[in-house]
Amino acid sequence: MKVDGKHFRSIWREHDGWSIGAIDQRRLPHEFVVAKLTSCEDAAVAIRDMLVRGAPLIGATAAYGMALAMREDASDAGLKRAYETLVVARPTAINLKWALDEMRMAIAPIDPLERAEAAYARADEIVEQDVEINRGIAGNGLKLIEAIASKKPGGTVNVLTHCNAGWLATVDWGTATAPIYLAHERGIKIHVWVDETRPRNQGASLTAWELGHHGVPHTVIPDNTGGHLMQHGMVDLAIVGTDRVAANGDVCNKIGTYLKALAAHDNGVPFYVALPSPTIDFAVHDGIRDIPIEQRSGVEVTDMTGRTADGRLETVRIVPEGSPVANYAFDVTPARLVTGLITERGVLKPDRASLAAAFPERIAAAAK
Ligand SMILES: CSC[C@@H](O)[C@@H](O)C(=O)COP(=O)(O)O
Repeated sequence: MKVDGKHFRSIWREHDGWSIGAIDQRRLPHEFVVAKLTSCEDAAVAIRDMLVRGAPLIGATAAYGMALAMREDASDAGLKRAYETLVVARPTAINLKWALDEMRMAIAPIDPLERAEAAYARADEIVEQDVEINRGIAGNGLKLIEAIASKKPGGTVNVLTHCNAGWLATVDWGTATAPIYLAHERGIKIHVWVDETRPRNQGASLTAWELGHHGVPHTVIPDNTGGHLMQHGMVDLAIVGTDRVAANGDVCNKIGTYLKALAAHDNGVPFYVALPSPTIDFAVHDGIRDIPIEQRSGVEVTDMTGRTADGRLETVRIVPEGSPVANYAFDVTPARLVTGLITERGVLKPDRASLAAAFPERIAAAAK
């Protein structure tokens, strides 16, 4: 999508043909900085330190991390080491393991001398596939937005979103934002309520930034505001992304998503989750019980970084010294609170039968 009118993706192969460029998301919205990844370790650190983040982009970065690893050591031991280094970089988004399994399947059977080239080729495919999938999500989600727009002629469709499930969280387009960008492109009047998304503020820092660069009207709100807006008819639908969807349709996403789903349910606001099929984990049958929830450093809760009036970036502490903090990065929304799953193969009911019918090849792969 666009940054200052110029098209960008969140990750790409550099002109040298082998190193990987990625937007350093830790620096946004204050600075636009491109980082260069030149080793498997660089890719693992980029994922762990959230230079890149968002489930599909974590998967894409891991795929390129594997390709970088094959330049360093393409032996069976090198392949195993790279897989094991990358797969533990973050625990919740299943796209990480999905991408690494895809990479391993593509390169393990072939001669080590040919593995680096094959790894780059498969990683490029994963990246292109992400963009295509998100285009599919855009088209399927657009129909929902059009249906609402047709019921309020001349009015604005108000969408609430949480965290950043935008193009920065994927390779391009985003998941939750894909239908929004397409609706905007088609001339539908659309406005996005952007949850700030404490503690790392992915909504305020990233979603607002990318919507702004793309000219989509939006308003950043403190995380606690959504319920009030829904009670007053100011939200037509919610669309969020996800880091992992269990086989039963339970949805894991950024902490606070569950509370928004509860508020939406109480107010009759449709609550949709947009996801690419690699985010479905058919091996997990009960999302609340079995999806691992990442706990991150308390510093993300105690400290905040921003730009001062005189232009400096400064970090300040907002919690009393000595107060313990907790930082659960994700929560799980039970399927019963989800109106529908917007996928590249249509809008599905959040249940086992619908997911299995839409993605039978993934069930077969999970059973292996
Ligand atoms: C298309 S991205 C979906 C999710 O990955 C996104 O909403 C989210 O929770 C990201 O969390 P993050 O901790 O920033 O990686």
